[in-house]
Amino acid sequence: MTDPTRDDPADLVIRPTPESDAELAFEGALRPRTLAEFVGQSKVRGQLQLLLDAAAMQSRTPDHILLAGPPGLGKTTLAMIVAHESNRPLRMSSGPAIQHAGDLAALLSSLVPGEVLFIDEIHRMARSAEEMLYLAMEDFRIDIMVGKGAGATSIPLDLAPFTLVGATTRSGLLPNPLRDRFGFTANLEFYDDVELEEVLARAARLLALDVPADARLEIASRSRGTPRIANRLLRRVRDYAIVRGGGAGMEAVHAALELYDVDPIGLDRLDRAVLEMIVTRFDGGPVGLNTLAVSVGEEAETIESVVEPFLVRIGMLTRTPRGRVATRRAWDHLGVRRPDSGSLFDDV
Ligand SMILES: Nc1ncnc2c1ncn2[C@@H]1O[C@H](COP(=O)(O)OP(=O)(O)OP(=O)(O)O)[C@@H](O)[C@H]1O
Ligand SMILES: [Mg+2]
Repeated sequence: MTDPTRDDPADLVIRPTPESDAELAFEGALRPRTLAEFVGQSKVRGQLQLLLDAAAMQSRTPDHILLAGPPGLGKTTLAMIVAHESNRPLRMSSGPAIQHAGDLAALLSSLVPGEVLFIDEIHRMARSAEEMLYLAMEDFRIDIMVGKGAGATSIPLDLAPFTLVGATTRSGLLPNPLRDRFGFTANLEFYDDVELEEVLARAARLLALDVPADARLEIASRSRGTPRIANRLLRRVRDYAIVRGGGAGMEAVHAALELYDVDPIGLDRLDRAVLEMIVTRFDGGPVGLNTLAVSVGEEAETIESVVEPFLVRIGMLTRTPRGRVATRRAWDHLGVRRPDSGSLFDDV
């Protein structure tokens, strides 16, 4: 049996990101392995625990699980924990790697009984594969089409029972029939500062780095509610402490975060670019997503799934049917005066 906790199985498809191998290895090293080690999301943890316990008591494979939420909140980590906690092997794939029904058929037919199949970015799977997945999830069976035209026949193929864990940053893009076939959907929320401080305390301990509580809290409050960002900022603070000496205290935190353009409330360069564009070029909005994306030189999908959820959550941006609007808080944060004569935006 394969080790369910392995971090880089051969078929793990990692989406291209600007992160280096070292960053990915660092991320892997800090991943909690058990539900008890997983910080925050107490509701989701309780729900998952019950689902796994019930399956274990009945000696059956756990129901399919959908993990939804912005990047870096712990979806991949939870998928690994599900396999680890239920002592099952884990197979990792991703939507972009499944571009034909045949890709999925090959994957499904090679699963061993009880295996956990993780499909990251499941909203990016090919439509033909999605349809095959419906039957596979429901009946552990697929129909394989052989031949073309009038002579085409479908051959049913029984599969080993498995648990599908899907992850998505865009649950709205999943077709309803697919969404409905998951026994449980976990919507991951942004973390509060106290939870992120705990994530950082754990990471600092694993890195044997002495970071005082006030410095941890400062990093936490500038991490956009996201454990991945908290860990990454900690790494920059550690770099700073190593190079400059003087420890990883408040001073190192301030200096390192300033160097990397993390502003006092944790907004990064792209967050600020989006807000500045709406405020200065579009008079506060409303502006359509695509226009906004082109103006800041980013993909619309990145703006929508990476930038906006946090700006909405902290009340700096609203999404209206006519487009995105910067709120009063955003103007204030950027230090730009709003035109006050009969302003259209007074009530946002
Ligand atoms: N609840 C948590 N407690 C402790 N660490 C966490 C938690 N959630 C995430 N992390 C840390 O944050 C990092 C990113 O988490 P993960 O890769 O699971 O995010 P993700 O939701 O899969 O992101 P993406 O959508 O980009 O794939 C992990 O390396 C892990 O160390
Ligand atoms: Mg992930």
